[in-house]
Amino acid sequence: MRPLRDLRVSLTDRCNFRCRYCMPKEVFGADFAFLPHHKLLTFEEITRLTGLFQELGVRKVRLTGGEPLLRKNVDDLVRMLNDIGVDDIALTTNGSALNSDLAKRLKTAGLRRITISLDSLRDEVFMAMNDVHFPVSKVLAAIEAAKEADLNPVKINMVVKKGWNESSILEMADYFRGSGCILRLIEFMDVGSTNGWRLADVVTAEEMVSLIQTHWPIHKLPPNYAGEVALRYEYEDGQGEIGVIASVTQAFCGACTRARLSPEGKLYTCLFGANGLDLRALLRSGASDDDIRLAIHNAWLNRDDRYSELRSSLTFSRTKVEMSHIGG
Ligand SMILES: Nc1nc2c(ncn2[C@@H]2O[C@H](COP(=O)(O)OP(=O)(O)OP(=O)(O)O)[C@@H](O)[C@H]2O)c(=O)[nH]1
Ligand SMILES: C[S@@+](CC[C@H](N)C(=O)[O-])C[C@H]1O[C@@H](n2cnc3c(N)ncnc32)[C@H](O)[C@@H]1O
Ligand code: SF4
Ligand code: SF4
Repeated sequence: MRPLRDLRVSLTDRCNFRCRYCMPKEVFGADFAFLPHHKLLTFEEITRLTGLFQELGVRKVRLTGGEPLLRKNVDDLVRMLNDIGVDDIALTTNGSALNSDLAKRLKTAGLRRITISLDSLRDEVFMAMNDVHFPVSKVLAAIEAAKEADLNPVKINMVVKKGWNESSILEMADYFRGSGCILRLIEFMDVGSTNGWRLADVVTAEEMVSLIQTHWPIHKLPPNYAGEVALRYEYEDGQGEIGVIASVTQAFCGACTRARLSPEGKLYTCLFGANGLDLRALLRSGASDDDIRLAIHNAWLNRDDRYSELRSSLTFSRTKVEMSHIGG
């Protein structure tokens, strides 16, 4: 059995962006039925569940979404998780709501690390991808705010989709080299069932690494921990680190230690799952800690997920939970 180490908590299924590869407008339009507030886990419920996950081995919690910073007072949740002794609290955000004040509050509350998504330094490319005309400059300001609040090293997630932003890879690498930030180039994935994924739209990690190599020599670094998602590389001229996430072409299911909690409290044991175990029903029916811990333990024990390893023309057309619902 792969150990349970990493819990990803999606705080909301809502987002103010409509990234083409995640929440296409045609599907997530004005009439899309997002979860009503009373169905979301409260911060107290998330904290209670996290405590039980910790007892089962979890050491790292990543807050994600949708856009997690659309939830009010996320720093309160970070503080509550810190108070129950979570070693490593991280957050993934599109940066749109992250200003200096919030970055400092999150840091003071106990946030250790932050990942900010940015797909290009060119407004025309980035705006076409986020599909809500959100400008690059505001995300760059959020990155600076995170650095100033000492949420370092800030990681930058760039999803690369063929025909959209592969021409931005070198500019992004150049901008973030030597900045203290770690850029991660992500292969476009077939998450959910609505993003129109095609293998032909994937720029492979191998292609991205070769492109970087032709401009700045890099060599591989060992993983920071067993089962790390990103493959790490270091610039040979001392300008820091860059990573690639090759979930399509070099699946890493064999070392997958990640459980995911949806905003309404369902436990998914894979990013590509179709159904989750309803922990909110247990919580709200008065189940004891022992009962809930056992339910989580059993779900993990029975897990045989290895979606990325099995990916094929048959699997990618299956119905799966949306990335904006379960979190990245
Ligand atoms: N297929 C697959 N992709 C994943 C998984 N976990 C993360 N990813 C992808 O990798 C991206 C980066 O993950 P992040 O959430 O930034 O975090 P991370 O690399 O796990 O973070 P740290 O190593 O803790 O810094 C996600 O947005 C997903 O696109 C996984 O379990 N399976
Ligand atoms: C679902 S988002 C949630 C957090 C936040 N809204 C953000 O964008 O950072 C988490 C990560 O998933 C990545 N992502 C979304 N759709 C993806 C896809 N189809 N393939 C690969 N990564 C994807 C995003 O780029 C982001 O870095
Ligand atoms: S990737 Fe993040 S910012 Fe973009 S639509 Fe999905 S949840 Fe929103
Ligand atoms: S595809 Fe599923 S099992 Fe494989 S690494 Fe991702 S979350 Fe883990």
